[in-house]
Amino acid sequence: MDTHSSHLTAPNRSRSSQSPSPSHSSATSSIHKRKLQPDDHAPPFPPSSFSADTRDGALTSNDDLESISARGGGADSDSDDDSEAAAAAADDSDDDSSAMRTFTASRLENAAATAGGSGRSTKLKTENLNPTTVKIESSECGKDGGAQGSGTAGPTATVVGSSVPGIVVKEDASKIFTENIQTSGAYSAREESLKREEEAGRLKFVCLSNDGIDEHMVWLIGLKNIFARQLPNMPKEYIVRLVMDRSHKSVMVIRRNQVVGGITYRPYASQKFGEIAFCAITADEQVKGYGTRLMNHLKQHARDVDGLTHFLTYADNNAVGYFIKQGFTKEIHLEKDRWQGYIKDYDGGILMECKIDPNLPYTDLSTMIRRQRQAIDEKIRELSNCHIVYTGIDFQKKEAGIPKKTVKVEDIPGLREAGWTPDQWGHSRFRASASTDSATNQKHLTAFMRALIKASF
Ligand SMILES: CC(=O)SCCNC(=O)CCNC(=O)[C@H](O)C(C)(C)COP(=O)(O)OP(=O)(O)OC[C@H]1O[C@@H](n2cnc3c(N)ncnc32)[C@H](O)[C@@H]1OP(=O)(O)O
Repeated sequence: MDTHSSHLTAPNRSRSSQSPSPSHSSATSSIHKRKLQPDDHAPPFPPSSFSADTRDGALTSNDDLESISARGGGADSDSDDDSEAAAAAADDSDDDSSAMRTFTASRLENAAATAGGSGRSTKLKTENLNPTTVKIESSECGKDGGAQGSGTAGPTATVVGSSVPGIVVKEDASKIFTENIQTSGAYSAREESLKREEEAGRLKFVCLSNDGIDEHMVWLIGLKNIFARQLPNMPKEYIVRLVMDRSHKSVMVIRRNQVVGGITYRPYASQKFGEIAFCAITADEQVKGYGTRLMNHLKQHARDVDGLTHFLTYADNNAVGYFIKQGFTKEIHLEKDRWQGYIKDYDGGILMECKIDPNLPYTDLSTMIRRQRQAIDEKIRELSNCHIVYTGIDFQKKEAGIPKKTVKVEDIPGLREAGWTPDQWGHSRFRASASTDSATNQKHLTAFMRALIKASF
């Protein structure tokens, strides 16, 4: 169980600087936000080492991050957050005794039965004293991180999907997202537009972890800041630790060299599942399809590179709708022994699962959908001529409302071609009633419509 000990601890600190989601305002309501679960259990390591671990880890991370931010030229408008996080971590030392590191019950039991509290404490402390160089993290990455290259070398960044690097000066977002909505449906339209942006090099999706490369570190800090704003009930120290933890990976959306959002997850290669720790898109770019495309890139990468078959996450109550649209379910089908004791519990969240399809072209779903539409359309054309559009009927009326000329039903263009014949049951019945007075006519019409409704059920 030692391999899972890099879930790091942070004090449960609420934060007031919260950016509301433009169209899902409730998504940022703190009432429904998931929080690190208060630990009712005894901590798995002594409070003293726990305190040192929390403070040192946060400070180390933030010290590193600040210097990186400075070198990186302030790619992130939220760079204040880093120093704030570091200061907060120091200020929060009083809270350390109440800091929460939550494990599932079975995880606690397993830990006690195998490694014992002190073993975990030592390991956690070691990891956090120097999270960027501890070997055990790398070897763990080799074990659980799947195809990460060698265990000791830092994980390398992967450009996910097909994208060409490049910088765009100006773009018309509304055009991108709406131009082909008529022909392909909203989902496909957004996916296709974003795919085109990727192909043009204006947008890219990368998957990387803490590898010490300046540009990657700047992006990770940008992502950390987005998480801190969008997940206000998550302690910032906890966010920075997981984002910077080398057993976690982050798939990010990068536009004009700026992070738009991302997903941080931990692949458990031996268990073939991944745990999504954080997922967020920056406030003014939400509900434009980035979240969906991000998830599609994540699934493709997790399947093809990490060898995963499932994802699990504790979704915020308010984000459940988003996760459902990404194929997550509240029913957990994954066998418990594959995940129990591995993932972290959160308050106010719902455990959700997503099975990764072994064959779906996740980053090119829109092409697949377009081809399927095309195939169905061709089949319909084979079986019917409903695609033929006839010229309209001349219904010019005189002043009294009487048509200039009576149009016989059988003369309506296309009706016979569609298979209609005058002796058809519905037509004959209605014609029979049409010759009587208006009250009877109405009665017959009502009866006819009732019969129609009945027949359609
Ligand atoms: C494990 C966790 O981290 S849980 C916390 C999740 N993160 C948050 O709640 C932070 C705030 N929210 C966000 O950052 C973003 O809104 C995300 C990540 C939830 C979604 O990203 P977006 O780019 O907005 O998603 P995208 O535009 O692809 O929308 C996909 C669909 O989900 C819907 N959707 C997006 N957010 C939500 C939500 N919070 N609740 C319900 N539905 C949502 C969209 O309306 C869209 O529906 P449609 O396809 O029928 O039009």
